[in-house]
Formats: sequence, structure tokens, C-alpha cells
Amino acid sequence: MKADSFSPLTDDGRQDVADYNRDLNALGSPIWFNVPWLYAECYLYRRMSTFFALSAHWKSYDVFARQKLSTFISSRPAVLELAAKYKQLIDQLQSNVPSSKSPEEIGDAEKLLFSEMCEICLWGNATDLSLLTALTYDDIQKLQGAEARKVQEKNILVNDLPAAYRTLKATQSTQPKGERRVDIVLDNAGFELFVDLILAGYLLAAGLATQIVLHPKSIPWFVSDVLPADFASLLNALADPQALYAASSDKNKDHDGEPTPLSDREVSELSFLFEHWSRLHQEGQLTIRPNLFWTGPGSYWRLPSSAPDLAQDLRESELVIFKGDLNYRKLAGDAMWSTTVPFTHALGPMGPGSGIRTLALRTCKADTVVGLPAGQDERLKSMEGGGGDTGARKWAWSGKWAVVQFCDGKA
Ligand SMILES: O=P(O)(O)OC[C@@]1(O)O[C@H](CO)[C@@H](O)[C@@H]1O
Repeated sequence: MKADSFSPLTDDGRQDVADYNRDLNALGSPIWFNVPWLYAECYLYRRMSTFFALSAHWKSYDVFARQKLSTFISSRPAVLELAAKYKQLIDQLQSNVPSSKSPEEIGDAEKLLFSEMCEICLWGNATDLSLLTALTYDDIQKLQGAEARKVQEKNILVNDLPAAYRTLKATQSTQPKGERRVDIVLDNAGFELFVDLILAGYLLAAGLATQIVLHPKSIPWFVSDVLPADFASLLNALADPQALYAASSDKNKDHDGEPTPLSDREVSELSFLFEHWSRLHQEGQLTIRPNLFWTGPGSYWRLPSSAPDLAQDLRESELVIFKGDLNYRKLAGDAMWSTTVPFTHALGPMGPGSGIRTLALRTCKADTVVGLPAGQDERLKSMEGGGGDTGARKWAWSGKWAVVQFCDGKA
């Protein structure tokens, strides 16, 4: 790679090389200082993957695999806390013990539970590898877990979870016996994939979905994104958690430098997750469906026209959940929108009338933000470190703030 210019990608046998090269051609002769960010960063990862694809023995090698597993290991306290909660929740949802609560109280409790599970899944995105480089082990613990989530609730700037819940409840009551699918367009592996699976298992057990389709990436992408192999590696880690933590770095060692063993109860709760998710996968309720489109050079405005089969597939879903910052930027065409532009508008061809119901769960790590109330951006900019009048939207860079936005493309 030359220091200042882009060269066309070498054909490695995958059809998306032509898309990258066509876009490069349309950009003229960009250099790294004047190329649109979205193209440049996607190109970088796609280019790296050509080196491996064209090698003799490293074709499926993921240079980031080790880092991804290590974020999961660093998240031990939150993993254990959530594993205990999950087991209790699934046992409760699957038991037929009649409740002493009124239907109204049950309805309110279910709504609250849905929000809590989605928020766990949302904040799992706050600790991706790009931000972790600046965080200590203790910082990571502070960003995860129930206490942290309570504090973070007020940092969700727009929260459309009630609308998403109403939609899933409505389809549940109109098609109680029919297939009702929820899709998750994944973001990061490790802890974030763990919380995505928590959400998936909960939606199935609560009857809000009968099938979950997970959409990982097909090539190592933005360092920590999920590849199909990361799903297997997470399940393997849970299959023998004692060995995982025993063999891992100092982070899980006590003051004498000995690995802190898991208690029998912790092992049994993690084994429950392993068995539950493996069974859902074997029985076809939890499937993994990669598509080259997700690692293309452009935004998701292209999806209906460039990937019509994928668009048609997503129309068959009751709800498509997009995780994380990059998916959000691609949904919004990565444009410098005014922050008050409605989310539904920023989705372009993926918006109203597309037939696709979108829910974005996104902690903000970049300037692209839409759907905020008037004055909100200015208020956040005026806070300490928010960017002030520099013009930079600094408040939106750290993952501290989040947006949860819904668009009913079937309406
Ligand atoms: O998609 P994610 O994991 O939430 O975040 C990805 C990210 O770290 O990568 C990009 C910069 O490289 C930014 O858009 C964003 O901060």
C-alpha cells in the first residue's frame, strides 16, 4: 500500500472486489487525506483480507481473534452476573407456575423486562476494542453490570423501545402460532456477542420471537466484529469456563497471583448458557447468516438495490436490530445530517415503505447522530468535554451517550 494513494483491490475471487474498485474509480484518485471516511476504513479491512485470501495457508486466519476473546475474559464479573440472571429468567419464563399478579401488573413487568434486556444489549456495545485501548481492567468493570446500567439509563438520548415492544407484542397476538423472526445485525464479538445472545435467548423464551437470525461479518472487520467462528469460540469458552479463566492473563488472578477459580454455582450457570444456546442453535431457532453485503464499501442505503435477496430476506423478519456505531452510520448514509433530522428520514431507502422494520441500538462513537430533540446537541456540546464551539461533536465520540431508534418500514 502506498503512503498516499489507493490502488484497486486485487481480485481474490470474491465478488465484492468489483464493488470496491468501482467506488474507487468513482472517487477519482483519492489520497488518504481527502477520501470519505467510510470508504477508507472499509477499504483498509477489505484490503487486508485480500492478503490472507490470496495466501496458501492463511486463508481463514483472523488476526484479531485473540484480542476478541480477551475482551470476553476481561468482562468476567459482568459475564457472571448476567449468567446468573439469565438462568433465573429462563427458568422463570419456562415454568408454568401461575402468577399471583393482575394481568395489568404482568403486562407492565413484561414491558420493563423487554427494556432491560435491550438495554443490557445496548450497553454491551460501549466497551468495544477501539475504546478499550484507553481503559483499565477496573474501568471495564465499571462500564458493565447492573449498577452501571442504572446510571447509564439517563444517557439514552432517544428511546424507542416502547414502540419496538408494541410491535412484537402485536405480532405475537395476531400470529400466536406462526413463525415470528427477529434478526440481529451483529457488531462486536466477545462481551457484546454474549449480551446479544442473552437478548436472543430471552426473546425466544418470552415468546416475542420464534426464530432469531444473527448476521455476522464474513471477513475480519473493524478489529472486533463478529465472524461466524467467534460464535463457536464463545460457545467453546462457555463449555469449559474454568479452563478459560484459569489459563487467562493476570486479570483473573487473586492477590497471590493464583487464578481465581469459579465457584460450582458459577460453573453451572455458565454451563446452562452453553447448553441453552447450543440447543437453540441445533434446533434451528438461532441461526447464523453471513452476507458479503455487510462488509461492502458503501452505506445501507444501497441495500435494497445492491443486495435485493438480502433485502427480501430482512422483509421476512418482524424486527431487524442493528447493533453499534458503524451499523448506525451505514444506516444513516454516514452523512453530516442536522441532529434533528428524523431517524426514519435518514434511513433513505431503508426507511418507511422499505418493508423492513429497523431498531438501532447504538452507543454514540462518532458525529453522525439523528433524531434528537431541538437544542439537545447544543446542550451536550456545552457540557465539559462536549466540544463547545469548536464545531466538533465531541460528546458523541466516547460511547457514553446512546440512541435507541425505531422505524416501522412495514407501516
Ligand atoms: O461499530 P462499533 O464497534 O460500535 O464502533 C466502531 C468504531 O469504533 O469504529 C469506527 C472508527 O473506526 C467508529 O465509527 C466507531 O467508533
